[in-house]
Amino acid sequence: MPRSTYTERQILRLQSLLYHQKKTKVYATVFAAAGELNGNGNNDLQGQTFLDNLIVSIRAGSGGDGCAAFHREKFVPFGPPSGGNGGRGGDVYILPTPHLTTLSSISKKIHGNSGGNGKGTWQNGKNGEPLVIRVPLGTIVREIPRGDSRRSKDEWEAEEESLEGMNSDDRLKKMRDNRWVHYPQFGESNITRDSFKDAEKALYRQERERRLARRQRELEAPIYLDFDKDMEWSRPVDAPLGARHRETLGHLVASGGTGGLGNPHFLSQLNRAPKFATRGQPGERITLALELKILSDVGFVGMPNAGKSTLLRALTGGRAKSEVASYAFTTLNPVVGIVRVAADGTFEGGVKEGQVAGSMLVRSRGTKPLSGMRPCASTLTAGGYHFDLAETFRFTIADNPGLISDSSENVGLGHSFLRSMERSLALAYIVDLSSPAPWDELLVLREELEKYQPGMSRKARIVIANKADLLGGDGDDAAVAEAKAKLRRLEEFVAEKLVTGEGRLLDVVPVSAKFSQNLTRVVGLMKTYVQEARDRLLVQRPKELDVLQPRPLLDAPW
Ligand SMILES: Nc1nc2c(ncn2[C@@H]2O[C@H](COP(=O)(O)OP(=O)(O)OP(=O)(O)O)[C@@H](O)[C@H]2O)c(=O)[nH]1
Ligand SMILES: [Mg+2]
Repeated sequence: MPRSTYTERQILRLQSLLYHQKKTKVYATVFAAAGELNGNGNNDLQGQTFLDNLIVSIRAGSGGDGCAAFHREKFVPFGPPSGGNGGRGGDVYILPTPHLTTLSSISKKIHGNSGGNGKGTWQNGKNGEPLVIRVPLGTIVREIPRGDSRRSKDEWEAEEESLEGMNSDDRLKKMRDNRWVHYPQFGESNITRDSFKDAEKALYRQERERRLARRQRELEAPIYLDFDKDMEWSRPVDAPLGARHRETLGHLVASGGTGGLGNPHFLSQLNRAPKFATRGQPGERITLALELKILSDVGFVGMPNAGKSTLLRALTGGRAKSEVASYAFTTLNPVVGIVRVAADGTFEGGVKEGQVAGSMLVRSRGTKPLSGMRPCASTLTAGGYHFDLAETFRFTIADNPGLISDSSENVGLGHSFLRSMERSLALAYIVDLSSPAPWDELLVLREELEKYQPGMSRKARIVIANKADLLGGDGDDAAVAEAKAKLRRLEEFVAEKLVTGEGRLLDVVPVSAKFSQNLTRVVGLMKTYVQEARDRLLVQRPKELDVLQPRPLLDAPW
């Protein structure tokens, strides 16, 4: 559909929708869709839209500072050192959750909770609470390696940056300030004492070891998590009776800094009254790339209004809540639904012949479905059993927003959802058979897929000719013949112009999503595509299916 064909009403609807979202940037997208801007629709909808790529800088909580204090009591003039240790900084975890579908709720900078400072009378600081970053299931988490410009500085590099341009005395002073707490007015004298110098040396040595260990860890086991499944968790078997049931925090990605040591720690034969304590260590800083792969088995590819969402609803028995309306761009983000298939080929939500209001409507309006269409049989509660017992196979379908000419160049709703299509095992074209030239739609769709990623259109296996109920007029022979001729023309066009990756012809199936006509056939075909694609995946990349296996960084696993 060329851009100029959007009606004023459709554009108004988009504009009012976006006005309510108060996202000015989005207007660029709207006007691009309306043909008023060219090409550069900005699709950063700031939390409103589907976000599938994000770089997050994470800083775990810093440890609390140790305290330099002495016990004071009546008649005890020189009490022992009594400064408490600082609390540990809060760790940062990452946890997959099925309740999220986009990365847009995750902030780009995440700071863990700091530990509390130690206090006098041996009071240790409180540990920082752990922080859990929730990401949608299907997220891949990768650590950005050193040398990559997107990576933010680690704790040592950040310190070095803050010291830039200082002379060596100032540097030393600042570094000491970052590491030590002195008893009031003893700062100057402390640094001249041997016990302090020894402690300082030991501290730097530990720091070097930590830094080395970190580098080694980054090289040998960079963080790579592939959240395909919800995390399983169970209570330890030895948990005491009545212990609280704690949910899993997920995967530790950045450890909080250790708390500083109070001055009692530095008590020795030579120094009976240590007047210094250490500060808490900064929390680990890492940069992660989050990538959301909507890994659906079948991805819908179609122009706006072709009936993709209606079809998804029909195939999932209405469980997939994809919005349906008669204007373009109803679906703004990909929606994934599950199709459950029984051994006899029926699927959950399929409707029994004569039961659905739609098929009666078809008749009452006098329009007849094309010959070759069969109503689906319902197995939802057929014979008194629930579908759970009947299900033998299931697959997922992603209903994507409408693709228009130049979507691959970020026009319209852009190409963020083209990534979802890219990650589907098989693609299904949905065209509106009642439109004057459905074959033209197919060409645009194929071209957009190819422009986005050459070779991608070869994943398409089926052309679903929707809205077939609108053809055939009042059931008179001439109208039915005309409808059949149109379908034949579409089939010929597909046979001539489109092939799958294996050089096979695409299936062409007329359906009516609205009235659930001929959907069992569609489900049967999709099941075969999915089985084939899954088998291929198992043969080619058995490791790809491993969950949570740390693997070396790859540029793109797809
Ligand atoms: N008569 C008839 N109308 C249909 C059929 N399928 C969908 N429609 C209608 O077509 C319109 C668009 O349907 P949607 O499912 O929202 O279309 P879509 O492809 O998801 O559209 P976008 O989300 O905007 O890309 C709605 O008014 C549906 O009721 C069908 O099989 N027959
Ligand atoms: Mg839709």
